[in-house]
Amino acid sequence: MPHPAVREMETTLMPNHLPLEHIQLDMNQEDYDMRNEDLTPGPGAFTSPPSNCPAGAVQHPQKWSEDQVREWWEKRTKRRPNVEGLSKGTDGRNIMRWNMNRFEQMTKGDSHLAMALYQDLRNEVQRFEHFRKTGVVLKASPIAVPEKRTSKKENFQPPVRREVTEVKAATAPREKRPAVGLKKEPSVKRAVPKAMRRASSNSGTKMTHAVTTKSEGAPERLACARARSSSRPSPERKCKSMQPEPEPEERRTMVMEDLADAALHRLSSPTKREVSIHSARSHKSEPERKAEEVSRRPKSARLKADKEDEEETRQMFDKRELRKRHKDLFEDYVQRWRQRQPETPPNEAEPCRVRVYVRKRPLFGYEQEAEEFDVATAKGRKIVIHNCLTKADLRSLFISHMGFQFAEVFGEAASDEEVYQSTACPAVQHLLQNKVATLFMFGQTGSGKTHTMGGLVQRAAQHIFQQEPTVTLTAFEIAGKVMRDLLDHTHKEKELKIREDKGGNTQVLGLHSLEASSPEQLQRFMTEAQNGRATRATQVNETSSRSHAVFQIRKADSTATLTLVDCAGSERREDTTNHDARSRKDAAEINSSIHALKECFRAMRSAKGQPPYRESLLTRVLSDSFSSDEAMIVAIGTVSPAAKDTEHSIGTLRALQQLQGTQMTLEEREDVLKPKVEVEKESHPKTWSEAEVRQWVEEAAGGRAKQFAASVSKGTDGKNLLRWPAQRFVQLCEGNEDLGSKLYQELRVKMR
Ligand SMILES: Nc1ncnc2c1ncn2[C@@H]1O[C@H](COP(=O)(O)OP(=O)(O)OP(=O)(O)O)[C@@H](O)[C@H]1O
Repeated sequence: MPHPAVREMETTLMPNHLPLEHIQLDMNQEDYDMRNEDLTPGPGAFTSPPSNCPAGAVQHPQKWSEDQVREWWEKRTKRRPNVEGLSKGTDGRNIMRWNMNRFEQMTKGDSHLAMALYQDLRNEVQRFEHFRKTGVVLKASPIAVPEKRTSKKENFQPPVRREVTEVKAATAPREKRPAVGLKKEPSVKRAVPKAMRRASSNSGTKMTHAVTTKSEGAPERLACARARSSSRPSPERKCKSMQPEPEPEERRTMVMEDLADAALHRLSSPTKREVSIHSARSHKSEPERKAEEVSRRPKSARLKADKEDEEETRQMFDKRELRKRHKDLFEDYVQRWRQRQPETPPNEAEPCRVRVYVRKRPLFGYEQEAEEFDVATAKGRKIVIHNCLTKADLRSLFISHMGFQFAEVFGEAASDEEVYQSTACPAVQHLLQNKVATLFMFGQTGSGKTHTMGGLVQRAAQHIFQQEPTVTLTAFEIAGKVMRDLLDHTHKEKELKIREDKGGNTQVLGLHSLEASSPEQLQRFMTEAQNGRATRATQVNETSSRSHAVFQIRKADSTATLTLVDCAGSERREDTTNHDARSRKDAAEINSSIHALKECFRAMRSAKGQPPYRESLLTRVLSDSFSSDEAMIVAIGTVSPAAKDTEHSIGTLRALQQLQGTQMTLEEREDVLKPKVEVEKESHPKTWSEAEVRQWVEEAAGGRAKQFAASVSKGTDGKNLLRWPAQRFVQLCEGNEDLGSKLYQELRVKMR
């Protein structure tokens, strides 16, 4: 058991760590002592640095070298078989930018350990900050990992932060702890959103925010916090749930995660002034320094510090989580927006070479169970995505309604037949007129590309054989830089080569072709080919297609071809966090070929210059579709209506818009107002009448003073009562000091 002073100090300065009886040390005592020996020479929990202790004895983790990071990592993860070693070049700057996902990845999904490592690193920062501000070297705390439990959902317990807060309220010194980015440091405050914007736009990663919150430390608030903590089971909210949920009024926020180096550095590095103060201080004794520090504060701040007990907490949020959190409110606003829209018949789409359609899939039952809601409104030729967001303060909500217009938009209720009649049917007619037609399926993984393609193929086959007795089918897939035949079952792994002839036409060499003489046969061949595609489970779809599939249906004795392209599901980087390097490489290649496709479409529309089809394998094999003036191109984008997929859906619709060369038709921002919670206002004791004073005495101290209510002298109202010293209450309670001082204290609490 550590010395009580250690406990007190650690609880005060490392608020996010667990009570010691709840933890399982990851270091043995020897390691632990060794780690601290240079910092804590004596047996005491904390001490001033020895005279020979260099100023940099406690280093900010951001300044750690690669070796120091590795040493920290190895010590912290010793005897953890799942944990990966650090990759070369990971220094303090890198590791400080890791978010929780990265830690989880390195610990192979052990979220408890990941959280503990993440937090431990932050504790190191606080340790450094404390050293910088006070010159006192704190003992490094051992890593705190909650014991693993059998069922995450049932048994998960967030770190017991409320208990920490409680100890702090009783024992913490009143000195203000350094408040990162709060009022005192306006420059830092300004730097944060800017840095956050830069970081998130550079990385394209999900927005993960660390929020610094401030809350009053009054005892009744602490009681509320304890009550909240006991009633909140939230196993899925990982990092967020590790912290207490602050009352909205108490929250002051700043975005800390995803900061650029400069901003992180600014947040944690001493300014020149601080350095000079620190060096002056280091020659003074502890009491001298404290007295000087107090005297330097303005009077108002000193008074405030006496009244307030401040606490800072950090919470992790991400966009998807925040959407779920305010689901009811957002859903209500989206519903109202839909009702406000006038019923106007859709105008006809102008005929053009590239026709772009969108299909919205239904929201699945499992998504509804996971608190997802529908954020896509499809009507006529328009689709609107309701992007539900939170402002930078993470309290105010708003919805950005983003509208896009296409040749036609199919809602969740649209049948495969309706989709076929508008999209694939004109392409099949084009083929039957001896021309080239290409149909692309675009969209996020799991949004329904393969599902829609299935329905179209079935109907297209019936349609073609109404006029043609036989057709030939070739099918291949493009996975990264490799092409494979989907119909050659004997040489499945054989890589196909492509050749460009003198006329610039691209040919796939050695491609197997099958002749089909009935719709059923054609469909069977296509199903077999489809089944041979490379698939891999992604976070979104269990059997996500990881390749672009190209099916070419050729009329006998003709070059007329109908090409169907089922593009691999596009994935954003955050969906690939749980994947291995191979999966991430796949995703990068898929996205780059989709980008090349977009560029070709853009070039076709601008009518100047050659489409840059050489940029990817997919565009090279489809060069006929881009070069022929008579070729028809149909693109169908599929979108998921789930709120969690908002960014994907917007991305798909933006890409489709680029294909047809149009702009967004609507961008409307609507503030979402939270319903005001009626707080019953208690009257201040100074306004109490005599009767109210007596009533209070009856009820105070849990009713223990009830019998003395009648002894309150006549004419005693609230104003008089407030002037009573503690001794007067003892007197009222007939000498019962305990009860008297309890009444005195309770009255003070009421005054606040
Ligand atoms: N319009 C729809 N109606 C009913 N179910 C649908 C619809 N669209 C998709 N689904 C279902 O959603 C699931 C995922 O669809 P699908 O496999 O077609 O996605 P995908 O976009 O092809 O994914 P990937 O690119 O990863 O292969 C399937 O179970 C499919 O049946």
